[in-house]
Amino acid sequence: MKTLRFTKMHGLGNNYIYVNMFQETILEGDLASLAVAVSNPYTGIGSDGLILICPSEMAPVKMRIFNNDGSEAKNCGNGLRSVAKYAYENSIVNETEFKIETLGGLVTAKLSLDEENKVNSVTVNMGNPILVPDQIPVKGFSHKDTIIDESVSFAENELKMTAVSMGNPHAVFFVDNIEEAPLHSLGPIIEKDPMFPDWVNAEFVEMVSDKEMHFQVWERGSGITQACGTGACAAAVAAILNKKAERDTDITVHLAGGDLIINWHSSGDVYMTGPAEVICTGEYVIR
Ligand SMILES: N[C@@H](CCC[C@H](N)C(=O)O)C(=O)O
Repeated sequence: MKTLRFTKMHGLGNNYIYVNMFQETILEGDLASLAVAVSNPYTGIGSDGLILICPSEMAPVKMRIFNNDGSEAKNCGNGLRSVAKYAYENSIVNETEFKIETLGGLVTAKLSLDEENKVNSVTVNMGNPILVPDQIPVKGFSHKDTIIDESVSFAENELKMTAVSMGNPHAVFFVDNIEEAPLHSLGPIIEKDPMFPDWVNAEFVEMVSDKEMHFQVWERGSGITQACGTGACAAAVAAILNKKAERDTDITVHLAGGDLIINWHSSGDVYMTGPAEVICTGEYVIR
């Protein structure tokens, strides 16, 4: 019987099965089906996907993220905070500030420790948002530099969209009342609209003030989740682009699973601060 040691962790309820690839081996061709299998709440462990904590040639550690449909994404904000906590608490790194490689590039994580030397919060410099339509990517806007408050239609619903990539693509829609956001009805339709060649993460945002917002997400490849770190970064960037918030200012994003603090510095970098938690560890039986 072949088994795989895992740690289940979450960042504000956005939960993944983490596998330490410094110790475990999984064939590349098995990764997508393994992500689907471990994520299944009935026959697997139950999660939003699978995250691999891997050796890197450019940094002390590399993150690979697979959604629960088996698709691989280039970035995951909640995953980065969890990988940072895991790497420190399992002595993969000994520093409290270090780089993490992602398919979207290098990011820097800075840890806050409690009195027992456990990581209670992580700030990640997520780098510059990508705003160029062809690079997000979004079709039909090649003639523009950015997509800010543009009229779009999904299933005959007219919406105003701001599009941002944080290494992965996000479509942000501001609403007057988050309780009435069409997350269930339009989330899956927006995700796979032909306008988005790589599909998209869809976020609905209600501004509370210029420093606070409510947020709901339909994640590409995973559906509704409790939180999305890259989505919270994209939402804060979108709020600033729409002049609803300001740079160099902490913005509190209220997600279903709790709060993240996002700050888009005038240097261009977006900073995300929030917690990460271990749920359990175990051995998964591979069939
Ligand atoms: N939950 C994540 C994002 C995970 C990847 C995303 N679903 C995608 O396919 O781009 C986060 O915290 O950022």
